[in-house]
Amino acid sequence: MNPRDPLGVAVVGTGKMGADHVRRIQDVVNGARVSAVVDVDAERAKRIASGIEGCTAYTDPAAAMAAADVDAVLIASPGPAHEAALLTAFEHDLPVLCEKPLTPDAASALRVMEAEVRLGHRRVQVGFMRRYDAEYMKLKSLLGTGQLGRPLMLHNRHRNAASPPFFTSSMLISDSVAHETDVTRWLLGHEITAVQVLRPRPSASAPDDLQDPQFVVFETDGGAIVDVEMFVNCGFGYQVQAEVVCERGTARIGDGHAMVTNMAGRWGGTIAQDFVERFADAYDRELQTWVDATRRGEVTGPSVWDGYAAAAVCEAGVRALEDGVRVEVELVERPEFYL
Ligand SMILES: NC(=O)c1ccc[n+]([C@@H]2O[C@H](COP(=O)([O-])OP(=O)(O)OC[C@H]3O[C@@H](n4cnc5c(N)ncnc54)[C@H](O)[C@@H]3O)[C@@H](O)[C@H]2O)c1
Ligand SMILES: O[C@H]1[C@H](O)[C@@H](O)[C@H](O)[C@@H](O)[C@H]1O
Repeated sequence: MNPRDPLGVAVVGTGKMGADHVRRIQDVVNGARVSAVVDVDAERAKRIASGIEGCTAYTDPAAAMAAADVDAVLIASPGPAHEAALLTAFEHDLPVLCEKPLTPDAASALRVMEAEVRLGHRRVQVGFMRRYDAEYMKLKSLLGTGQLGRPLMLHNRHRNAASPPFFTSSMLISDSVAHETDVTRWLLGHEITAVQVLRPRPSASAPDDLQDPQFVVFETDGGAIVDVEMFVNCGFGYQVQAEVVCERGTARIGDGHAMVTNMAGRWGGTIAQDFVERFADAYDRELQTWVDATRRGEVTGPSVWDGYAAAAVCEAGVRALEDGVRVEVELVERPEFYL
């Protein structure tokens, strides 16, 4: 790749997230262009490619990654397809931004980690975009000053307006609480050591057989207790909040409304309806950071180790949900490569 040319990105999976990332690379991010789109749905890939000059549609990720105009890969296919796409990207030694989850379970995440270690250099940034959200970044930097003292508890609320039809009770953990596993590890700098899942009575608005909401409790190796209210059919909007309780004070994010109006005897604001709206700035910052680092030949941001740790916590969480017991998280020793 000529350093003056834009980074040619292959986007694998062009559904809700992939299509939004295609738009972002083309219209928002500097220094990159979409040179390939890949989807098992050939019509969808063709439709998206047809709107972009110099973009080729593929149904096979391996064919796209072998193309001369592909310098990097953004994986936005469903979680179970990530391992194969990551291993193919490693064969071509291509830098990758992989949407969360890295993979849906710890064993497959470990295989990806071993393959990256064998490659000898980091290639993957995992799409835990909350690390790029302005409010979370402020909270992280406040905790870093030490002014509040040591964190003792972290309360999280994660609400979606409605779940997609394919959503299962275990996906509330593996697909959604996955974000709080990363937020907890990143904000507190602790590993999560045990998980419990309490089951409030299911909301009448949730589909039959979906255990929604769930109340998840993490213990950490730093002695903190973390709770997550996970509610994917709350009906009113998309809401993500976090409050850290420390020895000398507390800090809370997620209450912000862009605009408050006074009208007809009432005041108030609006609530985002989905993640694409709530985290738009975070996704923009995440992608720009990835493109800039890739162009410098570096890899920054959440690593495969972070993706593996999140997968291991979620796997323990799914067992805790199914068996109704406290489950300890077992992690392999962290390779020096990721220190
Ligand atoms: N960071 C976030 O906030 C966030 C938000 C939503 C989704 N996600 C993640 O993004 C990924 C995609 O989610 P989505 O909501 O866009 O799903 P989606 O179902 O809308 O889209 C997935 C697309 O991938 C295609 N696909 C399926 N298998 C494939 C394969 N093997 N190779 C290529 N394409 C394949 C499907 O045809 C579909 O077009 C998931 O990992 C999900 O967890 C992240
Ligand atoms: O895949 C999505 C995505 O990760 C969102 O950020 C989260 O709020 C949803 O619960 C999850 O289903």
